[in-house]
Amino acid sequence: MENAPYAIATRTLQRERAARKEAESLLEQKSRELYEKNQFLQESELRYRNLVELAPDAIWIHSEGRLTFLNQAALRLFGATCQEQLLGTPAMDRVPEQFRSTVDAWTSIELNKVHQGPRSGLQLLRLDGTLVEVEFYGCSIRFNNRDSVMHAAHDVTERLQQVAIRHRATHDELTGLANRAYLLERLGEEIDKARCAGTSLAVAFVDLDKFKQINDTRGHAVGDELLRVVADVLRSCVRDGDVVARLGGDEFVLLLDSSTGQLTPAMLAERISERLAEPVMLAGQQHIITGSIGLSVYPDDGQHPEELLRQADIAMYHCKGQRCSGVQFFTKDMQRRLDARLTMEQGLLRALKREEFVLHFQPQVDLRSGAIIGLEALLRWQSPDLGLVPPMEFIPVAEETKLIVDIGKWVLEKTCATLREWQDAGVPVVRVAVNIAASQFARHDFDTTVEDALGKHGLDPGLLELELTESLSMEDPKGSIALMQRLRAIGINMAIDDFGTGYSNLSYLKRFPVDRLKIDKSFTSGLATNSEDHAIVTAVISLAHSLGLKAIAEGVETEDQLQLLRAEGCDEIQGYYFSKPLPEAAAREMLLKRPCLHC
Ligand SMILES: Nc1nc2c(ncn2[C@@H]2O[C@@H]3COP(=O)(O)O[C@H]4[C@@H](O)[C@H](n5cnc6c(=O)[nH]c(N)nc65)O[C@@H]4COP(=O)(O)O[C@H]3[C@H]2O)c(=O)[nH]1
Repeated sequence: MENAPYAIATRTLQRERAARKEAESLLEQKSRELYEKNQFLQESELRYRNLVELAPDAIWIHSEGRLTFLNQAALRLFGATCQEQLLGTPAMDRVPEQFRSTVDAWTSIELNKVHQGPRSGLQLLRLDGTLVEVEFYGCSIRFNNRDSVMHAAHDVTERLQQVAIRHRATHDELTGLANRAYLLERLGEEIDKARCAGTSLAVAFVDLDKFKQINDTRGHAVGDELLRVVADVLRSCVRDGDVVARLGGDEFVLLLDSSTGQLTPAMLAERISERLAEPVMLAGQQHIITGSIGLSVYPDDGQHPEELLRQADIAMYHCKGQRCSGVQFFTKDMQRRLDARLTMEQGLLRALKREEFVLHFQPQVDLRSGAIIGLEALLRWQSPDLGLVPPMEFIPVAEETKLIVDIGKWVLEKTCATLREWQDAGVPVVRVAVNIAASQFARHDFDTTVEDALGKHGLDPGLLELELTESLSMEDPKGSIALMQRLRAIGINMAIDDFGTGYSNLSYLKRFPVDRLKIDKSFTSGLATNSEDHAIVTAVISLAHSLGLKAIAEGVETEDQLQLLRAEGCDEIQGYYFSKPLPEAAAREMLLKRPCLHC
């Protein structure tokens, strides 16, 4: 029989041994698990630490307002060379004064919202005091057993610089509106969209009517202010995102697509016209600005950006010329007229090269003696295609394109050459009057051009008279007076042409060193039938005489007109009554025969 106590003790011991073994193995398993977990945690910690350390974005942590951690990117962002420069310093030191309340607010609101999107428009302060543009994130974390805040920031300086460069390249600096390049780019895109959608699109070209006047009289600063005001007005007429551009000067363009709600492009243009006409204050003075608006429409008028823009421009010019209500659609007829003008321009250029111009001469007669005392040289274009073209058909085109400067030079040269030829041939020459266009007279060396032409042919300056129009001499009265004085000093005669049809400031007129006033033929033609014309003719003659000048009436066609002019004391006449303008050979013949008004 087994010793009972011994047996009990043995079993207990065995149980204890087994339990310990089990406990030991459990402990061993637990400790292995713990080790593995620890290992995992350490790896994870290392992984995250590496991730944070190597992250391209700046990451920093602050606890109780002081920096406790910064990654390498944060050191670079703040311009530090080592952690010690920043650790322990107040985190807010890195935020410029003006952003501190914003950062405070974001931090308190969003600490727990880890997945918030970035905040942009923030700048941080580098150690050297310079600013860096960032996108900014924030969240709360536990760090070193303390409640902390982690911030991350992405340097967007370069990106913003790129955006700024692109903006500068595509926008007008003064008004912030799109520029021509951007307008054409967007117009191309909008045309593509409209083509796909089968919709239409309008281009509105806006030009201010009084910009030059305001700029000249009130200075460039006020002119600039006006352009900014107009830019705001135009922006307010369309939706955000619609293209409003300034091409330069006072030229603006809007793209109006067909999705502009209930408003048609014509209605929108009318609205723009009305808003522009509202009074504006510029540097303390009220101004009423009006604009001329030209419209072209895709696809009816054109398919390409440049084409539509040009057509809207043509329509705008047409509107300006017609002094229409302010809005004008492009029409095919405008294009035809423009093409004809272009053909004329090219024709004039050719005419100059191929010597297709000729001069006709119309005599001027002294009313008292009846003798020819002068001739007016009148330009004709002997075109191989168009025949003899009268000046009114081509002089306006020549003036607009400034070709008149070269043509006018030719007229001067040809007049002097003809006078020389006549003199050499023993023809008893008289003074010859030449018409001078505004752009010729505007050139500061005009007197030299005239002197050269006279000098080249060895002519007496007294044989030449220059006919200037009233408006031409009034454009810059002081400059005109100085130029006229130089011409007068050379010994040249001067007359004011078409007197009474333009605007004359009489106090300036008194100072113009001119010899005669030419009464416009529109007054002469009404002399015998219209009492107002009669009154004007009488007034011009008496004004000329009171200024010590001679009066010459042009366009005299009838005996009645002649008698009335004589009765009013007019000095000289010119007109079909005595002779039409004559070709050079006929004019020479006439000078040789010397017909007299009374004979
Ligand atoms: N109905 C009527 N007309 C008469 C009579 N007598 C003369 N005329 C016309 O009246 C115009 C007078 O010249 P303008 O007033 O200087 O007006 C000139 C002048 O402004 C301009 N022009 C002519 N030649 C030149 C030039 O060489 N240079 C410049 N810049 N303009 C010129 O063209 C305008 C028209 O010249 P034209 O056609 O030659 O027309 C001329 C002449 O032929 C008349 O009794 N009845």
